[in-house]
Amino acid sequence: MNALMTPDELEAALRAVGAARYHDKHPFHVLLHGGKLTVDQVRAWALNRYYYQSRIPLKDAALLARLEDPALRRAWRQRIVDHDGEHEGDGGIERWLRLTDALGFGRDEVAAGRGVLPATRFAVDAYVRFVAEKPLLEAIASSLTEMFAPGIIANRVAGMLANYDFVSKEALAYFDKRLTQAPRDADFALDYVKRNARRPDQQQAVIAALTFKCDVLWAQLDALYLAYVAPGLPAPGAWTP
Ligand SMILES: O=C(O)c1cc(C(=O)O)c2c(n1)C(=O)C(=O)c1cc(C(=O)O)[nH]c1-2
Repeated sequence: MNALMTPDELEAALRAVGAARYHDKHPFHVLLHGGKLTVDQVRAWALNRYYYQSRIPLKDAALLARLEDPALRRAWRQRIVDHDGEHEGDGGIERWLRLTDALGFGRDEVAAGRGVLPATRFAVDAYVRFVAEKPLLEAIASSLTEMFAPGIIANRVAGMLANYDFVSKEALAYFDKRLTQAPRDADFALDYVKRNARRPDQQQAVIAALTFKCDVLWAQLDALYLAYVAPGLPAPGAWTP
């Protein structure tokens, strides 16, 4: 049987999951950030990653629908506002579309998910389902990859601006906002998890939830690597340069 951890020991265990499994270690990200990808490989990443972005508000709405505490709802609903904006032309989804605009995609094809790899869909849809169906504590814990996001984002923006002449600071504006949003969201979720995972089985379940979420992110990059970097194996219907 696993021993009960103190909240700080639990946080250390969660951070260890990120240190071992977060997607900053994936070969695709190493290439992306190191300026080693072609413009078409960066396009494939931005197109597929839009599908993840587009499902995040659905995931957060599913979670919100299960929260009975008004204070928790108030905090969590900000995530949906951040992605959708308060009005048209605002919000994270719009800012992601500016990146796909800059890379030459039409908004309709991006929004329709045309050319997205099957594994992207499977991984992202599994995340939405996990959050809709698992106990609330695990659903909240699965967002904790955001603890590790600011480091990778800072790295990514610096690496991409230094190495790709087809990427501008404006096109990467999405990430500027995430540098403040992700730590705020992660602090809130981490505090919730540390206060509510009070039994060993709950603590193991939140560690497993974070591991699952790291796998969701990793699988998306595996799919990109296989289709666009390694042997060049895009799936039927996938976007081809
Ligand atoms: O660029 C990244 O590497 C990265 C990672 C993650 C993450 O760790 O899940 C998110 C995001 N970005 C992101 O932009 C985002 O909106 C987001 C929401 C969530 C979530 O699980 O609720 N993760 C992430």
